[in-house]
Amino acid sequence: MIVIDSLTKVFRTKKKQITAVDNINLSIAEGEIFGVIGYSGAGKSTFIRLLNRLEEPSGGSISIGEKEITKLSSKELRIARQDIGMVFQHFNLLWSRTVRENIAFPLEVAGVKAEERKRRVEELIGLVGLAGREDAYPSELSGGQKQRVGIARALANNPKVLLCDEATSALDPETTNSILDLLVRINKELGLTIVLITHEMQVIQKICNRVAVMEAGRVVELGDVLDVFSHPKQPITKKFIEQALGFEDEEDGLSSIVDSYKTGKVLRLHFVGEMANDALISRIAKDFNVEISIIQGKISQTQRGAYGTLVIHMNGEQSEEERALSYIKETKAAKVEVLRNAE
Ligand SMILES: Nc1ncnc2c1ncn2[C@@H]1O[C@H](COP(=O)(O)OP(=O)(O)OP(=O)(O)O)[C@@H](O)[C@H]1O
Repeated sequence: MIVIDSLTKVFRTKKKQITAVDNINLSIAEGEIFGVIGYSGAGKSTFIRLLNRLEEPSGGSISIGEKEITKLSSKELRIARQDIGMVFQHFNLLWSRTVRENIAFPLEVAGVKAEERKRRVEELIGLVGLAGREDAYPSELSGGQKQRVGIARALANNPKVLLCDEATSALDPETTNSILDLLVRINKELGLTIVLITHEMQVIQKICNRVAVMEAGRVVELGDVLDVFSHPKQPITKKFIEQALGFEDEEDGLSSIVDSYKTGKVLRLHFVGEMANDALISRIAKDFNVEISIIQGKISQTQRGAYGTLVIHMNGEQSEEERALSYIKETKAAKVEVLRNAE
């Protein structure tokens, strides 16, 4: 759906020049939810704004569907943009217009007739869950409701691609979740391709299929979300994952807990994808004469399955513990690490 080739953007100011986007090459498939993550200044906003030419590239090309966006005249671009909806962090609503009138606005611009416009607006209001708020003004809405208007407006002309520029960054965690659920639903129901930028790994984890990690204008890591989460390569990616899972804090307390066990084994189990759904713990407890207690655990869901770790204490006869350990290794239900092996 989207092919990006050698995309570069250089800002030139009087004093210096900044390469905000530095030779990015990417292909994004139809129907995919693709996330770009990076810290402030990494070039994410510039990147997403280049996709619909809110920013003009300094070099490289972008194709969306059949169209090479970077070659279009300004008139052609205006038409092509109807296929590319955009959702903004600060909503960008028209404050003197009601919800209904805000959603109708892009339809008016596209020259849609009044009757069809009315029908489409009602349909969109239902789709984004704003029934009952049609006549409210933006100032009367919560942040989540404002973003629902922003999403409805972006979808008005049936775009093929939806660009989300930090769409949930101004929202509290609960509202963020409801907006992310809405994005997943419209992705599935409408088959829409979604490209989003964020600085929050939780957003990537919850809804994206693939992720690109950006640093200093470059894509430094790219892959399936579950693969990147389970085998991050770059230090920056590891930092983002720690931020999402909160590992750092937990490691602190863990070593003293592990040391406090004077018998049995302390194991760390790493689950990925399908494996995490296995009822491994209950099977060990049932089939082996060992007692299991869970010390610490963190299992997270992504769009392609779960991943995470579980730290357990296993206590029993030495030989029975060894049998259970071999069993875990053989089933490949989880990768296992022995943190403590006490007699
Ligand atoms: N119009 C501009 N003129 C000059 N420099 C710019 C302009 N827009 C962005 N930059 C610079 O380009 C770099 C990337 O900025 P960009 O806003 O794309 O990053 P970001 O990852 O989206 O960060 P943030 O989340 O803080 O917006 C920064 O160094 C920024 O200062």
